Amino acid sequence: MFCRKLPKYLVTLARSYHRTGSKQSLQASIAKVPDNLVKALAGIVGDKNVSTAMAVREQHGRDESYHDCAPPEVVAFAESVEHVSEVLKLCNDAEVPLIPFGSGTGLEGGVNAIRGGVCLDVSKMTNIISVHPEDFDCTVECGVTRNTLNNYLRDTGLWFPIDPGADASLCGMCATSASGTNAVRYGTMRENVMNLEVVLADGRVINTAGKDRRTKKTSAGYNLTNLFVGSEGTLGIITKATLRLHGIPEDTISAVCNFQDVQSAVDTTVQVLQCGIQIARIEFLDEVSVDACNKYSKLDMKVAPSLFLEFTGSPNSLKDQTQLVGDLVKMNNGSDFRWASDIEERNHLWKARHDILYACMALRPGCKPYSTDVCVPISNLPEVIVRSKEEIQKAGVVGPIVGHVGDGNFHVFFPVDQSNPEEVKVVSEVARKMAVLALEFNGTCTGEHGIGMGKRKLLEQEIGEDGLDVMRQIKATFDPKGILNPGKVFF
Ligand SMILES: Cc1cc2c(cc1C)N(C[C@H](O)[C@H](O)[C@H](O)COP(=O)(O)OP(=O)(O)OC[C@H]1O[C@@H](n3cnc4c(N)ncnc43)[C@H](O)[C@@H]1O)c1[nH]c(=O)[nH]c(=O)c1N2
Ligand SMILES: CC(C)CC(=O)C(=O)O
Ligand SMILES: [Mn+2]
Repeated sequence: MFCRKLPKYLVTLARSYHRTGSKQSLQASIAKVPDNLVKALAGIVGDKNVSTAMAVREQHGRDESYHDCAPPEVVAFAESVEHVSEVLKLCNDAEVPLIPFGSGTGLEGGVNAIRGGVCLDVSKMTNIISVHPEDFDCTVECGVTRNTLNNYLRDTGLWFPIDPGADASLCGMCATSASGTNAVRYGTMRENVMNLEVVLADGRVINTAGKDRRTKKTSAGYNLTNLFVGSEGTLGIITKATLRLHGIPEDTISAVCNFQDVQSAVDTTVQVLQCGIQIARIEFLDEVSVDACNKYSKLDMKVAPSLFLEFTGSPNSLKDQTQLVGDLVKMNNGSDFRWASDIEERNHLWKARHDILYACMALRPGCKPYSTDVCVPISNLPEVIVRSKEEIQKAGVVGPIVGHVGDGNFHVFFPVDQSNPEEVKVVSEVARKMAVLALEFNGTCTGEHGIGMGKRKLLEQEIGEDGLDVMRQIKATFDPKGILNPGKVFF
């Protein structure tokens, strides 16, 4: 039944799974990390950097998603690439699962140790190695977070704009191919990573674009950099990233406006982009999200489908952009255009947008967030959002919608009561239908959060059997013993 040579813990796992086909059997067959391996880990990273305490394990066994906590058996903290390399060699030789941990803000259960093993926390690797303002790039260690980098860059007039809301580690952001509200202007992690230092499963250290290379373009061989972007800890551990920087815009204005229906808000977005306006941010919130935002972030927006917008540039270009967008809003019967030009007001608005997860959770205290993440070609977006909303209403569940609509990407956050299996089932089914709808409209089941545990079945539907086989072959090349974050991306 098991055609490839599998590591011991996977053979046990697969046998018990095929015997009973149940979730319990998967959990029962989690391999134990032997005591001597824990000692060997301490020998590499030092006693203070190894913990088997339940509180530490639980803290590392979950992210911000609804997935049940699955604690690793031991947590090791790396302080250098040498630590990472030695720990990987150890786990690879012992055929023990190893799960990289950045800052635990993921939304797809990427860090959950569903097959036990060692969690390697890289948050102590926080050196900003170099900044080249004249070349618009920098190189950071894996534990540096985006806020830390942007605070450090403040005096250079540059910034790293990719903004997933949470203060995630930059290499965790590489690992999930993160984006967020600024992607419409600056792209995602994929467009902003120039080189990565990666430790492979057997402990070898590679630089995906060659050591110390930091060019804007390259045609040198396969694009290894982008193979690791979005690999979710399943191909190697990213220990350094060379990133593109951008100039801080001269001037910024934000605005909010609302519409009679979802369709008009999304139509406006599509027209803004079709007119070639270089908008900095354009975010959609449906009336349920606006209501949640008002209550949680003390705003007083009209409870209606709305757009949050941001314009950047010189004073003249701001005038042109805002005038044109104002006209488009009017054409779509939008109203209540409210401008925020001073920094405090703008920050309050965008903080409210970024806190939307917590605002929506506050609608049903005690629930966990189940979030969808479909992305479709922009021209298909209005229909997909409208039909998704119909599915939510038909199912009778709470499902606020927010979207990075300029990218064709939107989320429904279902605050779900995990103790109610019927409710979890209903929500999962609506989420699945939405993803299938997006696939029918030439889209993807995940624009920015990744596959993790929750979207593994959908990946097959999206990529197809042969495509998935090629992905498995790549995985087997980089990680022949299957130790790296097993059970993520694929079953
Ligand atoms: C309130 C809020 C709002 C948002 C988001 C989260 C939250 C809490 N996110 C999701 C999240 O911030 C995003 O997935 C980050 O990129 C995860 O970075 P962490 O460092 O937290 O990785 P985390 O530790 O959660 O790990 C995520 C995955 O990457 C792997 N990994 C981590 N570090 C690694 C490394 N150095 N090498 C290899 N693998 C590694 C892990 O094994 C795991 O599979 C998001 N995202 C987004 O794209 N757009 C958005 O709008 C938002 N919004
Ligand atoms: C859906 C989320 C929980 C977070 C996110 O991606 C966002 O707020 O845009
Ligand atoms: Mn998002």
